[in-house]
Amino acid sequence: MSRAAARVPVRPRVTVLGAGSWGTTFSKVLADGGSDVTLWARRPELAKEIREAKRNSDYLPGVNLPLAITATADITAALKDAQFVFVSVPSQSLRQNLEQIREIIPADIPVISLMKGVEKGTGLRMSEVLESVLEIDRNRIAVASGPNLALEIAKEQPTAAVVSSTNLETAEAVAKIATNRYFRSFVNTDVIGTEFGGVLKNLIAVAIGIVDGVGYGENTKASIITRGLVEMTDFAVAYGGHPETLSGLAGLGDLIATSGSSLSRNNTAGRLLGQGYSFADVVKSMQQTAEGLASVAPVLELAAAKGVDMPICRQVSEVLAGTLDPKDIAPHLTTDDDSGPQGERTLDARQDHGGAALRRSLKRAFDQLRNRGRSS
Ligand SMILES: NC(=O)c1ccc[n+]([C@@H]2O[C@H](COP(=O)([O-])OP(=O)(O)OC[C@H]3O[C@@H](n4cnc5c(N)ncnc54)[C@H](O)[C@@H]3O)[C@@H](O)[C@H]2O)c1
Ligand SMILES: O=P(O)(O)OC[C@H](O)CO
Repeated sequence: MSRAAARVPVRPRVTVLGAGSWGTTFSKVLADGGSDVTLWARRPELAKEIREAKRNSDYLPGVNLPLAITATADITAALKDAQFVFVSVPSQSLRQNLEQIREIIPADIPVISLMKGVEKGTGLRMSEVLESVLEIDRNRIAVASGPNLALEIAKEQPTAAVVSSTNLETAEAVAKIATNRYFRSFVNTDVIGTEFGGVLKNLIAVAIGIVDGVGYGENTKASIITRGLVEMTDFAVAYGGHPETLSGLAGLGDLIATSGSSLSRNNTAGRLLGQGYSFADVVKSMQQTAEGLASVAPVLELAAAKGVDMPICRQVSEVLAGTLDPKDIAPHLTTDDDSGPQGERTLDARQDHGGAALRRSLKRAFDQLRNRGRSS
C-alpha cells in the first residue's frame, strides 16, 4: 500500500463482523470517529435491535449507539461496499466465520483483527488465520489491541489502544479512523508483540482471578503481574516480538486493565475457579467470551516449542485441568523452579544484557584490532 493509499475517505464505510461487546463497542468508536458502520450480527433479532433501537441490551446495557451504526444478519449485505473490515468474533470460531466470507470480501481493503486469542490445533495468531484463510497480503492486515474493556469505552471513558501492521501506512489508516474524542489509537509495526501481548495478558488475568477467588491480597497479585509480564515478554521475544511492545499498551497496559477489573471475563473466570468452581461450571456460567481459557493449551505448546518457561501459565492450565488446588497456585507462581535463589530477571535486566553483549562485542573487536597491530 502506497503512502497516498494510507489517506482515508472523508466518511469511510466500515464493516464490523461480530456484534458482541467488543464488536459493538468498536463500531461506536468508529462511528464517533466519523465512519458509517455496518455491524454484522449472527442473530437477526440482535441486528434488528441495533438497527432500530440503537441498542445492544444483552452486551452493552444502558448504552445508546450512534445513528451512524446500522446492523444486519446478512453477511453478504454487510460486506458490500466496505472500505475497511474489522473482525471481532471468538478466536476459536474465526476460521469458520472467515470461510463464509472468503469469496465475498472486497479486494484490497484493510482487514483488522480485534481479537485476542490463539487458534487451538494450529497455534496461529488471529492475523495469521486472516492471512491464510482469506489468502491476502499481510500488508493489508492490522490488529488493534490495548487496555480496552468494552463497557468503559462504550461509556466514553478516555482510552488508548495500539494499531499494528507490518505496513505502517495500513496501521496509520486504521488508527486514523479508530480515533475520536475519547479513544486514541497509536501505531506500531510489531504485529507479533502486539498480538501476543493481548493473548498472554488474558492468561495472567485468569491467574490473578484465581488468587483473588482464593482470597489472597495485593502482594500476591502484584507478584503475579510483575512475574507475568516477564513470562509474556520472554514468550513474545522468542517468537520475534519486540520487548518494548510488551511494556506498552498491548502488554503492560492491557495486563493492568484486565487484571484489575471485575469487568474482565478472564479475571471473572479465574475468580470462579479460585472459589472452587470446576472448569466445566465456569464455561457454562460465562455468557461472553473468556479467551484465556481456550488459549492456555496452544500457548503452552508454543512455549514448549521455543523452550520458554511459563510457570504462571502452566499452573493456570493445571488449575483448569483440576490437577492443582487453586490455593496452592501462589507459592509456585513466585518461584521459577526449586534450584535455589535466583536473580530477578526484569525487562531492564534484559535490556542491560543486550547492552552488556554490545559492550562485549565492541571490546572483542577493539582487542582484535590492538592485537593485530602488535603482531605486525
Ligand atoms: N469485550 C472486550 O472488552 C474486548 C476488548 C478487546 C478485545 N476483545 C476481544 O474481542 C473478541 C470478541 O470478544 P467479545 O467481547 O466481543 O465477545 P462476545 O462473547 O461479547 O461476542 C462474540 C460475538 O461473536 C459472535 N460469534 C460469531 N460466530 C460465533 C461462533 N461461532 N461462536 C460464538 N460466537 C460467535 C457472537 O454472536 C457474538 O456476537 C475476543 O477475541 C476478545 O478477546 C474483547
Ligand atoms: O473481558 P476480557 O478479560 O476479555 O478483557 C477485555 C479486554 O481484552 C481488555 O483489554
